[in-house]
Amino acid sequence: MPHVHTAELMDGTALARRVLAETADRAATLTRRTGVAPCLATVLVGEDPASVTYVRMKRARCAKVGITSRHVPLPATTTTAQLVETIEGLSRDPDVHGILLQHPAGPGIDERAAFEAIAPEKDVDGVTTHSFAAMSFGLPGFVSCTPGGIMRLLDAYDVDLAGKRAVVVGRSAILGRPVGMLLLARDATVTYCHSRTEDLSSVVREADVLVAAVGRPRLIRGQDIRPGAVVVDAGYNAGNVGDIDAEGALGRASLITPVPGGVGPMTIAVLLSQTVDAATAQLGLVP
Ligand SMILES: Nc1nc2c(c(=O)[nH]1)N[C@@H](CN(C=O)c1ccc(C(=O)N[C@@H](CCC(=O)O)C(=O)O)cc1)CN2
Repeated sequence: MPHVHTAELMDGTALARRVLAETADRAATLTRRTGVAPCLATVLVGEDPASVTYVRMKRARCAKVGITSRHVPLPATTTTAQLVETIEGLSRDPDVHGILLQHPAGPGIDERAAFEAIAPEKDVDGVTTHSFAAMSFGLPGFVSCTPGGIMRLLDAYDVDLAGKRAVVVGRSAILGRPVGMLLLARDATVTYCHSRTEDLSSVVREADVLVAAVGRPRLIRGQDIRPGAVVVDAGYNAGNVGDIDAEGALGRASLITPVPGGVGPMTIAVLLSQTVDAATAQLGLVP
């Protein structure tokens, strides 16, 4: 019988469970030593159903690990100026240690201006240019949560990145761009693909490490995966379908993140872990 190769799955659910358990321990120690629990402010503009679900998931997990969450729901009619003012207020509030502005913030909002209103020491979602610069230079700081989760998954599965060809499909501010920078900081040779890329398939076929971060269901065909490649599917699409044709990719990749259960759970685990880091620093304790 011919041997049918099947990629090993990178189990984000299991790794996230471990990160969250360690986060809960650190939150408990901090609360015992200072009398203050870490606090994450969640800012949600409008009522986009997916965003409502993600924020609910984040707050539920906060409660599980001993992080207080302060929810700030804003109407869809909120202006950029009002949103910036709200975030500046949270940045000044000593009771808030981390700030999350759920993306997308909605049509008509200058999301970059809103992200920049987050104080760098509270940027636990890793969305400010301050954090981006740290990620780009491999300096300590907060990482964007999905990119940070991807790097932790690659490390957990001992993926050697130095000298490898990494192809990132997508260039969004919170996902594609920063993950490319984190891969570059680890000495991968990084190529970004985007909507203007010509002959996407041929670039994808070069990838030793492929990160799909576009948000278009099954954009990447299995036949374009290089045999033995490490494949990270970071696409969030309705119905829990990734950006990669998983069935086709399974027969070619060496390692692959499933959807669901891959990158998604790590996003929230990194957010909460960084919230405890931020609280620890702001409460004057050494991590
Ligand atoms: N400010 C931010 N906005 C957004 C981010 C972000 O990191 N910061 N990421 C995405 C969405 N997102 C969190 O906000 C997110 C998406 C998916 C998951 C997840 O755990 N998915 C599960 C499946 C969930 C289900 O069963 O419905 C999985 O993949 O296993 C977590 C977080 C956009 N906005």
